[in-house]
This record gives sequence, C-alpha cells and structure tokens, in this order.
Amino acid sequence: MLNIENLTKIFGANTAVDNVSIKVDKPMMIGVIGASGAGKSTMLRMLNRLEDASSGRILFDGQDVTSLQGADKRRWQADCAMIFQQFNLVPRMDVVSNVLHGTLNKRSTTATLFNLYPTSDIHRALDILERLGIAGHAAKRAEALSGGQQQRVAIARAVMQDPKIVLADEPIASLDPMNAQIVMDDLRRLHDEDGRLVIANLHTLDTARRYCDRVIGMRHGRVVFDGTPDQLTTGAARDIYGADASFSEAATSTSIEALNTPRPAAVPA
Ligand SMILES: Nc1ncnc2c1ncn2[C@@H]1O[C@H](COP(=O)(O)OP(=O)(O)OP(=O)(O)O)[C@@H](O)[C@H]1O
Repeated sequence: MLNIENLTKIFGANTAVDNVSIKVDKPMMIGVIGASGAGKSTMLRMLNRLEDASSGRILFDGQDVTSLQGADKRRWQADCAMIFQQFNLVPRMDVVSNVLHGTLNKRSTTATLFNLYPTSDIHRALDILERLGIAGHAAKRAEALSGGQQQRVAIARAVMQDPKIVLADEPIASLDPMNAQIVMDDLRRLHDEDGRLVIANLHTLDTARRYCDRVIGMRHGRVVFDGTPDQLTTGAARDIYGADASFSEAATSTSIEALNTPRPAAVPA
C-alpha cells in the first residue's frame, strides 16, 4: 500500500534523509526510532507533503504523492493525518471545534469561514470524543485540558479526517508516563479497531517494542534497521543509536511499565 522509493531530503549541505526505501504491504503500526537528528521528522513530513522531497518517490496505492499539487495535494494531506508532539490545537477554541477542524481539507472555504458544520459532523466529532473517553471535555477550551487530554483531542481530530494513514511525530515526548501510555493505547486502537496504517516517530525503544508491529531504525538519514520488535536486540539498538559497548537501553527508555505487560484499556479522563 505504501512504497517509499529512494527518498532523499537535502537541506543545504546536510542530507537529512538519505536514499530511504520502505515498503509497507498492509496496515500495521510502525515505530521509527533513532537519535536526535537522524531524519525521523523530516521523513514523516515528506510523507504528508509538509516538506518536499529532494529526490525519490512516495507511492500510496500506486499513486505518486510526491508530485501532487493544489487540491490533489490537499486531498492527500487529508488522507494522511498528522499528530504532533505539541498537539497543535487551537488553544482558545473549544474541544469539539478543534476536532471538527479535522474536516477542513474536505470542506468549502465559505463553510469554513463561517464555522458552519453539518449536524452529522458534530455528532461524529462527539462520538469520536466519546470513544476516546474525553467527551466530557467537549465544550471546554483546548487550553484548559492537560497535555494528555490535548493529545487525545489531536487524535480525535485526526480520526475525524478519516485518514488512510496516521502519522505521529513524537506523540508522547511531552507527556508523563501514564498519559504517554493512554495516548499510545489510543494510537494502537487506530490500527487494531479501524485497520489504519499508523507510523509513529518514537524516542524510546521500549515504547516501540511494546506497541509496534514493525520497527524502523534511522541513523544519519539512513534506514539501518527494519524488523520486528523481537529482532530489535540491544546490539541492533546500539547500531541505530551509534553508541559504543557501554550503550544502555535505559538511556532511551521511559518509565512506561515493563515490557510485555498486557495493554490496559484506555481510561476515561
Ligand atoms: N527545515 C530545516 N532546515 C534545515 N535543516 C533541517 C530542517 N529540518 C531538519 N533539518 C536537519 O535535518 C536533520 C534531521 O532532522 P530531523 O528533525 O528530521 O531529525 P529527527 O530524527 O526527527 O530528530 P529529533 O528526534 O531531534 O526531532 C537534522 O540535522 C536537522 O538539523
């Protein structure tokens, strides 16, 4: 379904993403790991066309999305929802309106300017918030919510887009361990329950191992590991992070509970 071919991004003298090729045959949850500056964000941003590739192609269901322009590009961006570390909500706007923003790319400018949403969309937004356990906050301003709750609103906004791919760029990097777990559980549900392809940049090995079906390791812009969580040994991690023999997994770990514990259901806010 997704075929990344020889994707490269050059910023001046710096090659941020260097000839990356990745093939994804079916929806799954993919974690991308690597040291700071490895090129993880740049790759994700090229996928949803926030950044243009210097060379290479991204094919989705056979269509080259790297060459899309205008309305076609916006349609692709709607199909390819993005979740950011800092949530990127409109802070003074209420939660349900933030979620309704997920339909922006599919609506006319007039409807958007006058904040006109069909009742069916409002009901859908409330249903999504309900499913994520935060419907009780629907009328509050986004800025009044905790970080974890805001990230769940961002996930709800992504679901509202009904995307084919959900991209998450360090979605839990600003959260405490408990909220990080709730957010990761929600992202996992977008694959398990909705069958979506989810690709998340993660800064901790244990999270990638625990939640992902496939892990891609990047170093200096290149893919240096592509395998299952089981194959992600300490040695493989050392190659990804470029650490010497003293490499400690703890340095890339969060305090999210120990590996292999059953995932609890998301708890309501
Ligand atoms: N807009 C830009 N202009 C110039 N250089 C950039 C730009 N965006 C990223 N870079 C550079 O590209 C390289 C890869 O950055 P990127 O943010 O993709 O890495 P990352 O793996 O996501 O790191 P982090 O985990 O710190 O976010 C870095 O050297 C970075 O400085």
